[in-house]
Amino acid sequence: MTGTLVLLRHGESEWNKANLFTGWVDVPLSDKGRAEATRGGELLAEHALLPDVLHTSVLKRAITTAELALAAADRQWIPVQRSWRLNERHYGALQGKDKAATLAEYGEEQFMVWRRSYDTPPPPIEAGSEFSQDADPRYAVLPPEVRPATECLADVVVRMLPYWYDAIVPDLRADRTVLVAAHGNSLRALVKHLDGMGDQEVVGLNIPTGVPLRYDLDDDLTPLKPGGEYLDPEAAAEAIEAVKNQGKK
Ligand SMILES: O=C(O)[C@@H](CO)OP(=O)(O)O
Repeated sequence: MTGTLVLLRHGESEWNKANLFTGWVDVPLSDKGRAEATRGGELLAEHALLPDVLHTSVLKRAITTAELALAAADRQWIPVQRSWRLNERHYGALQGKDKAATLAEYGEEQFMVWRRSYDTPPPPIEAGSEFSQDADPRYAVLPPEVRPATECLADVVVRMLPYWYDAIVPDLRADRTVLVAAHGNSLRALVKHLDGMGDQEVVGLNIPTGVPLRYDLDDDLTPLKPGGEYLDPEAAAEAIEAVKNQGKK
């Protein structure tokens, strides 16, 4: 067996609360999201699942979630690496748009294709527009052909996997407990890969905010228990329903 992997989606963000498509827009956690992150850290401590190393995206909702969770578990001192490859899926022209208004305008079928289909990206974001990241210094080192203007989940799998194999797997092979603090759709991409889910199967997968998901992996990186284990299954089930129903209220 290799080390233990703990996946943590950030707590509720201000834009989750406001029901807006977020993607690469760097929004902060809501008060509820901060509480969820702290609770996530308490769960880690209660289960004696203490991370040795942290990997996050470069977005503050994941960074702050990890900080609050690690503070609650008294593990703020562990080493950290961050990568844009763990970012949320780029939501293209939908970034900043209201989910309920988008659902009303385009209908449920199109809305769900954009939210959950494996290989249909939303329309690309216009360069220089209000919610594009063109001028964001954190991406300045990336060559233009790597910087997305929109992404489907298949694109996220392709850009996330090099980081998984090059940065996260070596920590697992060194028998560390590895915390990955990231996003609904980047974690869907990782879970799809870990569990060998099909392109259709992943459509129904939703990741709850703030509830740690534990995976113990075999030597060939296959989960010992498919789907892993949420440290608080009840809270996870409730939060999964909330994610599913976004846009409908
Ligand atoms: O808006 C987003 O970036 C994501 C995650 O919050 O939303 P969805 O669950 O609709 O993919």
